[in-house]
Amino acid sequence: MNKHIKWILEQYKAQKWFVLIMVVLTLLSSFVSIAFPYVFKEMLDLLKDILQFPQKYPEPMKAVYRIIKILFAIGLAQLVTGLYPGIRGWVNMRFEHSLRVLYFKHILTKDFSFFQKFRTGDIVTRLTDDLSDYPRVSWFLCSGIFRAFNSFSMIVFALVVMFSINVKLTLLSIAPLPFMMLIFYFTADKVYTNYNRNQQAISAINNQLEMSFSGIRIVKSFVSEEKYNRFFDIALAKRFKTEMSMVKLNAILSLIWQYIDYIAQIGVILFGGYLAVKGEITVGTFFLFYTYLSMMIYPLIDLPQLFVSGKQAFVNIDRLEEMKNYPTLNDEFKGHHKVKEFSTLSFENVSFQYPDKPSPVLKNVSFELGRGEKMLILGATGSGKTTIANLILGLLKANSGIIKINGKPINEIDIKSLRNIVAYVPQEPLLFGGSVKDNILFAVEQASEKDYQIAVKTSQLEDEIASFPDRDNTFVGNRGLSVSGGQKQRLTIARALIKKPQLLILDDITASLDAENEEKLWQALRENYPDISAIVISHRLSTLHYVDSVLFIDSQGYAHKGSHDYLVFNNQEYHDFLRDHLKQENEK
Ligand SMILES: Nc1ncnc2c1ncn2[C@@H]1O[C@H](COP(=O)(O)OP(=O)(O)OP(=O)(O)O)[C@@H](O)[C@H]1O
Repeated sequence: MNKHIKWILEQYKAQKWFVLIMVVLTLLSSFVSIAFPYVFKEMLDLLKDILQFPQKYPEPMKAVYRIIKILFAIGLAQLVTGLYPGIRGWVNMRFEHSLRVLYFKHILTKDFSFFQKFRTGDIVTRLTDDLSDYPRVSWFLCSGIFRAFNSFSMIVFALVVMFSINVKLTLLSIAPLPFMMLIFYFTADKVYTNYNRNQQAISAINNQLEMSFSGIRIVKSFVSEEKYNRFFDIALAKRFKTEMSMVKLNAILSLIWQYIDYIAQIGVILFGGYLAVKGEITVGTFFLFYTYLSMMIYPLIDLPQLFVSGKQAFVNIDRLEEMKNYPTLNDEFKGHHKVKEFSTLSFENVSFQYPDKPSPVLKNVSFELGRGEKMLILGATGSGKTTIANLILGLLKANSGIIKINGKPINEIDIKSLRNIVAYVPQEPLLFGGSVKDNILFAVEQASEKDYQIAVKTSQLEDEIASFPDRDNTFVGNRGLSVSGGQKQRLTIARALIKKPQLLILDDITASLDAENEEKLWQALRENYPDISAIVISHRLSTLHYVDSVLFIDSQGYAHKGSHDYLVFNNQEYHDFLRDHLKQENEK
């Protein structure tokens, strides 16, 4: 089965009751629309008959009343189907909502490589623009398809009636259909390509906007406003071009449909009129054909147009599915073993290479971290320290070697249970829109006031929060713009600690703490979280005072673990690294 049809059927299955209601309402609406002129025709013919042959109708008003009653019933039914377009709009919105939730859920399961491939603006475009309004996919799923179904069923009902009355006149009425299909067949690919280009241009604009506004401080500090204006102009010009080529093609196509149909209408008027004059059809029948044809103009134009919007919706479906099907590491971490208590972490000959890099970052890395142990990872910039943290969290997967938690290979472990006992403080702290407290409590369903206060105190935030205008109810802005870089990072430390993690990973938090605060942090950590194991990535040598061991990554990507004293005396590169580092620190 065609992949788009399969996709549509899946969505219908998920909303089966609404789809069923739509089918019933559509058929009812088509039936009523077609029945009304038919009853009218019957009335015309009856009136003509009564006038021509009064002797056949001893009580003529009885027959007229019967028809008027039927007309009333159909009129009432038309009231119900009057609501039909509104109900279609409502079901469109249901599809839009459920699809957005569905794809958002999938995106949350993705890893780094996904976010490297899809820029934020692009993802936002796919989740918003691709999903809503005419002729996007959720519109197509209900209004698009059911309008086509409505048009189609009206045409079928009308044809059944027309064929049963006069075959020749009916054939003349539907003569334009094959031409329309042929034109659609030859233009479908062009429609798809144009529309795809346009959606890509919209994504490019949104990426541009996201980059400019999220990096507004950098834009301003480098006085790059003009440059960004130029970039934006270029992106807009591209969209204008793609949009125009779509508009042009759509305008030409709808003009063609209209002309084909007008010609058919003229043909029916001439031929139908001729048959009526000759007496081969009644006046009622001529009225019926003429009414049906003018009723069918819209569905006849609409049907091929809906094929066009279908092609466009298929682009949206492909763009959404491309995100959903992008491979994620979670597909590879499917273990079921749940970790509750952390006892050991070990790397056994682990090597890792980023796909787009010529050589591995880490080579045969082996080390073990025990419960309660605090280990500092040292190494030059870009030596692979953050990569180790990402491997532990299952955000990256080793190319060779085994990572074990409590002696179990990481791919046998339920990765969520592992992430529940580990807390990671990233190098680049990210705050969400909300209060200080919201941000700290982000990682937990609920926490006691005592745990909250301990996390705040340990992160050395207590005094600062007390100085905020609304204390911990102070709003920190969408990306935490109203707090300093250091405060931001300490907030993310508190967010990590409130989880009461058993393994804490601090990735280069030196920017947020001066030497005095760093000492206080370690002291508080030992007091308040005595059993916690920690991996600290740091460029500051003073951190050596607070840890039990060091993992040094050398310039070749090999790792060496030991106490600081051991490494100083047994590893020349470590010795030289510290010496150079100390020199740099003293020069600052
Ligand atoms: N997603 C990625 N794709 C490709 N290469 C990457 C990716 N992330 C990191 N790298 C590269 O891998 C190497 C190690 O990066 P990593 O961030 O682990 O280093 P680091 O030791 O933490 O650096 P720093 O001290 O600057 O924080 C670097 O050369 C970096 O450019």
